[in-house]
Amino acid sequence: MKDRDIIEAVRRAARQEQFLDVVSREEAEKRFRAAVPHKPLAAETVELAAALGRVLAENLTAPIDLPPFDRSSVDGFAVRAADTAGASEPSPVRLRLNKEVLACGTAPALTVAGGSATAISTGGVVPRGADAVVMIENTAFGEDDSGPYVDIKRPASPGGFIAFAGSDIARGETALRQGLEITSREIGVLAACGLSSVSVVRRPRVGIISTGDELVPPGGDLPPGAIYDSNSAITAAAVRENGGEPVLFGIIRDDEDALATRVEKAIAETDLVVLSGGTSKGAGDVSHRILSKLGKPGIIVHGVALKPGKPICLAVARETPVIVLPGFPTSAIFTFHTFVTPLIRALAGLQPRGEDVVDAVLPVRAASEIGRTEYVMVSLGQTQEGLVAFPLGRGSGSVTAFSQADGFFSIDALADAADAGTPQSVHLIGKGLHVPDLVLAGSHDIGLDAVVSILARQGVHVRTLAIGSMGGLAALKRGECDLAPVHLLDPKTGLYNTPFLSEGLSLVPGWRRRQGVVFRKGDTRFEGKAARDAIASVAGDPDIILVNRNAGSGTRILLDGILSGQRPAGYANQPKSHNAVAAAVQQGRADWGMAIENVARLYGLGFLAVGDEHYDFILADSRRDRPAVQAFLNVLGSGEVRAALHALGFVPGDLALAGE
Ligand SMILES: Nc1nc2c(c(=O)[nH]1)N[C@H]1C(S)=C(S)[C@@H](COP(=O)(O)OP(=O)(O)OC[C@H]3O[C@@H](n4cnc5c(N)ncnc54)[C@H](O)[C@@H]3O)O[C@H]1N2
Ligand code: MOO
Repeated sequence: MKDRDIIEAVRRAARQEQFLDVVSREEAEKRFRAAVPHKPLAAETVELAAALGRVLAENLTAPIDLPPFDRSSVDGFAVRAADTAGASEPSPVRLRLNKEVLACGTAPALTVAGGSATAISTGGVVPRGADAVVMIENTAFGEDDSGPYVDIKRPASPGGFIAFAGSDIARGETALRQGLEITSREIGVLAACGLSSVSVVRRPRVGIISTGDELVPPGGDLPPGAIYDSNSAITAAAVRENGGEPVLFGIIRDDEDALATRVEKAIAETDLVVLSGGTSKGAGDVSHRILSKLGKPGIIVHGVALKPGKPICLAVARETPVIVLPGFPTSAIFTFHTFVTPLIRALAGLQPRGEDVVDAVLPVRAASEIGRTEYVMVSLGQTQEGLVAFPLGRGSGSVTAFSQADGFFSIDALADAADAGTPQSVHLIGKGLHVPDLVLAGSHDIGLDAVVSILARQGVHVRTLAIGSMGGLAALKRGECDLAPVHLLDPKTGLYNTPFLSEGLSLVPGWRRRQGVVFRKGDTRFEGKAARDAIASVAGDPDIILVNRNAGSGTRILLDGILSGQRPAGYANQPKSHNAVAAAVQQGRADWGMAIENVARLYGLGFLAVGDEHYDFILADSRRDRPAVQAFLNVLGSGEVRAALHALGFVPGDLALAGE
């Protein structure tokens, strides 16, 4: 790029634009519903084999009786009930057998006259004259001079073992109601009624477009600064989940003309169009710009007082709704479910999605931005007093928040926080509430994934909450989890974890993780040196940039100890994980940092060992006897876990040794 172009790009990026006209969620829904009819699309006929998951367009009136005739429901003999009165094992009633056998599909020719019976199979047509069937087990067959007979050893009552015509569904009755989602059960009814095709609501075709110069489709290479397009995939799946048919129109660069052309094509080919990205204030945010040019009535709402989701844009181009979701994945899914799901379901003829709400206590304070209704994703846990809802604390940019959350609660637009200890109504996401058998809250580690996978195989449902060592310890003391995975270094004693134990808490040894200096391989300022020497030689150089760790983390305490008061360049950059440190060094945003060895290996970085960090578990003694806790302790001591930890470069602790 020429200097002139660069300056122009900077100018464009720095320009303030005011186009968001933020309204409440209720107002946005009202305007959108007024502009876009939320009603089922026209019907179409599909073959029975293609009807699964579709929605019935009309009530189904049974064209025939089911069963179509009076049918025997057992193998036995069709009789007149009155003939069998008083029959018993010691004195059976003898009936002469008619000369026919009513197998399934055989039309009866003979009448069952008084004193006679006809052999009949399950599913056979009950013959004229008969009013009951006697099970074969309650009879004895025989022959005498007059021919074959049957001795009836138990009296039959009228109607016994007969399914009368139309007793299942009567001709003319409504067998299935319009709007029903067709499952295997409904397919069974349709087939039993003899129908080979069915009238269903046409599936709304939903055009999906992702916008952004940085997007790469999954499967492609990821150049620096790029990210994979997750919104197209999430949106397509959510469209399907709600009865629509996704039509992917790919990724479009931040270019107004290219985007307008693609949106026009999508409008022509689909019932509604969902874009994501480029709806906010940035220079590259072009999605909303084209909407006003696509036809009337244009933009209905741009900006809703929601978090996540503020920059959502709802528009109608000629008759087609066009929705621009914010680019951030959590914002995109949230706004999709708020505004797009109800429309797709209505077009597909489905009922609005049912909402399950449970009460749970918020264990920690959750801050909120005044002016927007904030939705907080939570993970649920069980205490003796009831459910607790831990905020997941991931921003709108997170892709995992929505998949890991059990539900969400909302904080009013006028509040700046929801306080610790307050009850909240949690709206469940997904199907039902599954309270985990075991909750581990604290510091996360990939070794823990190995333990959890083995437990999962044993059918133990484990929830891990990455809330940091201190957060885990606090949650444990409040009775909100079973164990807290921690790596807390006490600066006074130089000991890990044990100094943090108190009454009612015990230490379960976990494993050791080698910590050290990470740097790009080949960097001679570090390569081949001892860690402490390397740190001493680079710490005062303003051109050699450190990526530090967050205060309170064990790694930070270790590094501060070595630095003894020095503040190298980059000291204020304090991400919260080993991975973030490794990524900053690998990508050249920093030159060195402290991380664990296996993370250094994962990122192809050089590593100078400093010491071993103890990653242990603090257990609430009151929970030790719970079966899931026992299962955890057993797995932790197993050879399989030891092998997995070794493979990851960790050294298992004492309990693991004792468990072998
Ligand atoms: N100065 C301001 N900046 C921002 C504001 C604001 O009010 N003032 N609003 C913020 C909010 S809130 C949101 S939400 C985001 C949404 O912005 P856009 O809709 O314009 O989205 P982009 O800028 O295009 O992207 C944001 C983010 O999401 C990533 N992204 C985009 N598309 C995808 C995709 N298909 N798959 C995965 N990830 C995607 C993109 O790379 C960005 O990281 O704006 C805030 N900014
Ligand atoms: O609306 Mo944005 O979604 O708050 O992050």
